[in-house]
Amino acid sequence: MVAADGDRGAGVTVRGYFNEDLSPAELEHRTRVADDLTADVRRLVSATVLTDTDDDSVAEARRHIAAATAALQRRTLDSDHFGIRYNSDGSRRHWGNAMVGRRNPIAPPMVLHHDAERTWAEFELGAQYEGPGGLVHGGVLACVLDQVLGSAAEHAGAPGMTGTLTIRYRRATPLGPVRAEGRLDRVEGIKSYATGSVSTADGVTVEAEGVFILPRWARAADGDIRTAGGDA
Ligand SMILES: CCCCC/C=C\C/C=C\C/C=C\C/C=C\CCCC(=O)SCCNC(=O)CCNC(=O)[C@H](O)C(C)(C)COP(=O)(O)OP(=O)(O)OC[C@H]1O[C@@H](n2cnc3c(N)ncnc32)[C@H](O)[C@@H]1OP(=O)(O)O
Repeated sequence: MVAADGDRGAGVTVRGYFNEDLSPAELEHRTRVADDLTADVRRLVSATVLTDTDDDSVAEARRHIAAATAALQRRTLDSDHFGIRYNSDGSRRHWGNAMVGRRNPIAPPMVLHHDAERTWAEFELGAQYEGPGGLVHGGVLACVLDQVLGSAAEHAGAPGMTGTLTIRYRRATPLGPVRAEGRLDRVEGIKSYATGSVSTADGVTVEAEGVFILPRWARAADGDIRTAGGDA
């Protein structure tokens, strides 16, 4: 369905799409390995922000980190990005994505759920997402909303690149558990309009609206894009 990196068919060239057929057993295995590894690295990132240990312990940790990095680099992907990897049945892996990537420790991660109306995720934004003291960084919240609105549009069958994202920060968002939610409001040709919010137990803290535009390279392959399968 989707060719190797660079070839989108119809003379369209785009980076980042790889056809990589995995058997169900291989996919399950790689999923478990990825989830365990990224969970460990997320704990490491959090510990790095919050440690108050002595210099010798930091030096010891750095030696271990250097060894771990070398072990992971024994073999690496052929490309400088994970990209979006497709099975021929249309299932996809966005494992490098900054917000949802299961191979990306930068991602909180957001685990997205969908129903007929909306897309949502409930997750934790901890110490590594701090902006003002004790509060979530506004750019991180924009990133969260970009993802949940974009995914809502995509899941509703009208995907696009973010053209314009408008954010209104109504109240500060304390570090900790949050819920992000988005919905597709309407579609006008190649433009999808989505709205959404971030909330905590105390209510909505941020609202957003976004315009997502099916880019030129994708318009040629419209049929493919609108029938793409689910995420793994
Ligand atoms: C199987 C493959 C699937 C591929 C699907 C394609 C895309 C899907 C991508 C992701 C979806 C997946 C999951 C969603 C998850 C996460 C969300 C995160 C998404 C991102 O993180 S994404 C990165 C940040 N994003 C960019 O990196 C965009 C850079 N930019 C461009 O790629 C172009 O700039 C583009 C495509 C925006 C427009 O380019 P273009 O050539 O298609 O535009 P063109 O001139 O033809 O205008 C056509 C009509 O859009 C209006 N228009 C143009 N630009 C506008 C704008 N900025 N705002 C509002 N309206 C705009 C015009 O006014 C005209 O409107 P009208 O027809 O009414 O006159």
